[in-house]
Amino acid sequence: MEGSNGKRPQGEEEEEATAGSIGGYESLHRLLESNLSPELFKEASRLLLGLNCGRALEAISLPEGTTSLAKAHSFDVQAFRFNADKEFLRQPRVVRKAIMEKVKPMIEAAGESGVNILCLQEAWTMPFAFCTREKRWCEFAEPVDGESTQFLQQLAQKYNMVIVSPILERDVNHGEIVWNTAVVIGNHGNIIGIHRKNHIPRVGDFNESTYYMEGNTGHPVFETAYGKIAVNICYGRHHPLNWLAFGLNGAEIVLNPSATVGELSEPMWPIEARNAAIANSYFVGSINRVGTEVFPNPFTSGDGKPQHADFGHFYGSSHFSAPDASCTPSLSRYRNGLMISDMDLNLCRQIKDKWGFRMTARYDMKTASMGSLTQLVEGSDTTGSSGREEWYDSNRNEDKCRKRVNPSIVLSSKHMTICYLLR
Ligand SMILES: NC(=O)NCCC(=O)O
Repeated sequence: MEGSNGKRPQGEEEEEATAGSIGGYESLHRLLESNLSPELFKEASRLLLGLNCGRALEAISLPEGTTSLAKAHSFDVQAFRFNADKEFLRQPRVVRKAIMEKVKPMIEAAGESGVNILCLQEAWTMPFAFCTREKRWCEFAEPVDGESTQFLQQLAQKYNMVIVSPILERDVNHGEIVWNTAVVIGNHGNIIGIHRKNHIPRVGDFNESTYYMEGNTGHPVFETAYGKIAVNICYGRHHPLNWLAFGLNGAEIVLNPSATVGELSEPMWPIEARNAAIANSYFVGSINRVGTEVFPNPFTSGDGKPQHADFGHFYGSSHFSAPDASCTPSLSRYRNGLMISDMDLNLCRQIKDKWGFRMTARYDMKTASMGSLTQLVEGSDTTGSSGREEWYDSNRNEDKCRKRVNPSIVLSSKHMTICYLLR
């Protein structure tokens, strides 16, 4: 790990500080930076991170308040700007957005930096105890308008910031059903809407179906004061059609709050998000938990491994990907972090016009194959058109929750809802 002077700590101090590091470095990017010549590092970065408008991504200098908060609370802070080409008719639509992994001082640091949209990690209010299958952890589930939402509503209002808060939700109005939910809080402190995780993992230690149900909210896109955003919660990132549906519904930024561990998914992490940003012409914010959480009682997972008491290392590495295939470096692999990025949302349409992925997609040809597959595997209707309570604030013109999928792609797939402009 690099200390504040850029040097790695020595001896015992090093061992403790570098658990979860990559050979002692915060991230792959830092490892390369420290070990390659400046010319080679520039070339490696060009290939690994791509170029934005033909140039290396621009780093942003942050206010003193932000950097001193990061120092005082020992979290990694990095900031970059995604540009778009200048247009004749539209002004740049630059949104400042943050990924964060631990709360108040980091939200304050984001606020100090003028962040517009901020997203926390999956189930940020609790240990990621879904490996244990012990029901006691359900205690952390709370209503959409519960304690954590109220806490964030104040901060959203104070900093004029949209906050996406992924929690374990207890649906108190519908038989106390538990969901894995992202609450979208508007910049006035209002609740714009919610999205419930569409796909539940059943892999390795991720025994999450013990705790919550497959979501029933479809693929909503939330029109906030700063842009159209959607939330694709963790394991949903392995499903390309999930990303597609958010894109078809008009998302400009899709956030992927996650909790995943190195042994399982680290090689997939940077690829899936980046591919989704490219394939769907929107920005992706990838947010992962960081550190190792040890539980009181050992557990097994049906994969033949001896019993153990931790999930393994949550590798952090939060970052942003852009529709033009550029991306930021990643935050630390083992320290809390705040990644800030200015993104000109005009880039989304510019890339659509350039590459025409939607126009050339030929969905009609593919839905036939999907139709036969869905007849085989579909069980229940998870489209979300269930008449359940909708969380959105109809009094605010700038905040709308849209659930819509281009009807031309819907044949027999029940996962795709035809449902225009819910508001
Ligand atoms: N939280 C969660 O869905 N984790 C699943 C593991 C993964 O998708 O990498």
